[in-house]
Amino acid sequence: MSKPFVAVPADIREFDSTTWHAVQTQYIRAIHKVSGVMAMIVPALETGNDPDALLDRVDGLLVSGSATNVHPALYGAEVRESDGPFDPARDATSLPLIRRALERGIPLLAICRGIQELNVALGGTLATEIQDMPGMWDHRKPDGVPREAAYAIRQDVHIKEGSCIARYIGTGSVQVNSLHRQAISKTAPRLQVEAIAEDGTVEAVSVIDAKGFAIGVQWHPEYWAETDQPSRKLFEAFGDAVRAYAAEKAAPAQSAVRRAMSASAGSMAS
Ligand SMILES: N[C@@H](CCC(=O)NCCCC(=O)O)C(=O)O
Repeated sequence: MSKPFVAVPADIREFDSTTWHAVQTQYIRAIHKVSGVMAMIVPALETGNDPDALLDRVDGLLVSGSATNVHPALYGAEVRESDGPFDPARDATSLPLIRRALERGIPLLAICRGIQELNVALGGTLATEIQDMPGMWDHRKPDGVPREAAYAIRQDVHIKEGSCIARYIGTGSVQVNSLHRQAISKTAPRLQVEAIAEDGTVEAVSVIDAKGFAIGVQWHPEYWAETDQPSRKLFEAFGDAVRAYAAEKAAPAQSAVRRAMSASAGSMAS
């Protein structure tokens, strides 16, 4: 069987005097090197998306992090330019893909902005500038430091007993990185909180009654997926789920081919 594909919705980025559809290389590297499957970057379109046309052709969905924020109008919040930068094309692409992938049982891994999109897609809300709230830590990406320092593993999260993610990374305290200024406020009804930080920030969720692998994390397991064990185990589990989905999807076609070949062999023998 050829390697399965994982769709990764792009961000809209402006540089070199033009507009790009872009995904940071750390996600592509983790998908290829640790999950062991192929990544397919999906253009971010404000209109003209066809989630089923794309999902017919892939075996998983990874929704990545981004410095942009989900537009507040999508979860009924007041729109303040200070809550930007926004990426409406990314929102218009990823939210329908998340909903449809869940309906179809296509494995989903949502990371940082991705867990926030998952929550909004299923009816939840987000809090912004959480570091300014009483008792909350500063979860933001450290400024003015090398990228590896910005993504340094520096925060304890508590993985809940009996959670889905605990099957892959165990329960209790796990060290993760942290690069966000928003977080889940009202958890969507279909989401189960799986991990929290010591200040109460929701750090991981799973989709209740999901047909397949459906996990969101607020941290960035992709960045150290080759060297950090909890990160590696999460991406390995995602790869296993993607391969299982692809095999199940191929099974009817393969059995049809076997039936046709057996019928053809029978007719030749007679
Ligand atoms: N913008 C949201 C989500 C944060 C997020 O995805 N961070 C990734 C940082 C990407 C980078 O700058 O390298 C928030 O701030 O909560």
